[in-house]
Amino acid sequence: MARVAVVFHSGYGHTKVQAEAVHRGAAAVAGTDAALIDVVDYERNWDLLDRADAVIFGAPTYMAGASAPFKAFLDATASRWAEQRWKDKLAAGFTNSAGHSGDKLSTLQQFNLFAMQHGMIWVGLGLLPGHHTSTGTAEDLNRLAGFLGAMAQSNADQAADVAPPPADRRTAEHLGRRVAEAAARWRQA
Ligand SMILES: Cc1cc2nc3c(=O)[nH]c(=O)nc-3n(C[C@H](O)[C@H](O)[C@H](O)COP(=O)(O)O)c2cc1C
Repeated sequence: MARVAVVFHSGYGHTKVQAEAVHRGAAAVAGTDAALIDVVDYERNWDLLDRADAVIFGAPTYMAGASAPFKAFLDATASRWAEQRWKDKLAAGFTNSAGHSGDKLSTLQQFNLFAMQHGMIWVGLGLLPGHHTSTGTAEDLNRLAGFLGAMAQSNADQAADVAPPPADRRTAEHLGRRVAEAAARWRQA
């Protein structure tokens, strides 16, 4: 049984929708024990995180980086970093912001470097870019053309029932599935 933990923050619900999609994708892979952890509860979930084969980090992009509550969680892993307790776990990331760019690559890079500090093994999105040709559309998987992780965009004037849009939810599901499949292979190795 491969264990995948999805840990996320969401101030207004949009990134929660994305996190749920990541979790759904992971849980759909047979033999996966997938947990969804709201970062406000991280102190009660160290055991789940420590036992996970893969941890997927997700936060909204606020001021060109991960939101403050999520950064507080990242900082709280410092004792685990000192012992390299998460070394050789798989890691991946996702983020959501109002802008189509919105500088959200910076958030994924932050998660990637964090994982590298922990000695984790990064799993990227593994999709070709969508919506980048004359025949592409906003319905394309990976419409925001990310590589490092799953990106989503939520219009600032829309609530989480419609934003982020379906293509970004499917992209998030893909990331969850991909990490769960990688975790199953990683456990066998
Ligand atoms: C404090 C703050 C800072 C933000 N900074 C950015 C930003 O740098 N780039 C961007 O595109 N959107 C930015 N936004 C918009 C959010 O990323 C966007 O509304 C997102 O959908 C919020 O997700 P949530 O509902 O999960 O909190 C910011 C929002 C807030 C509240």
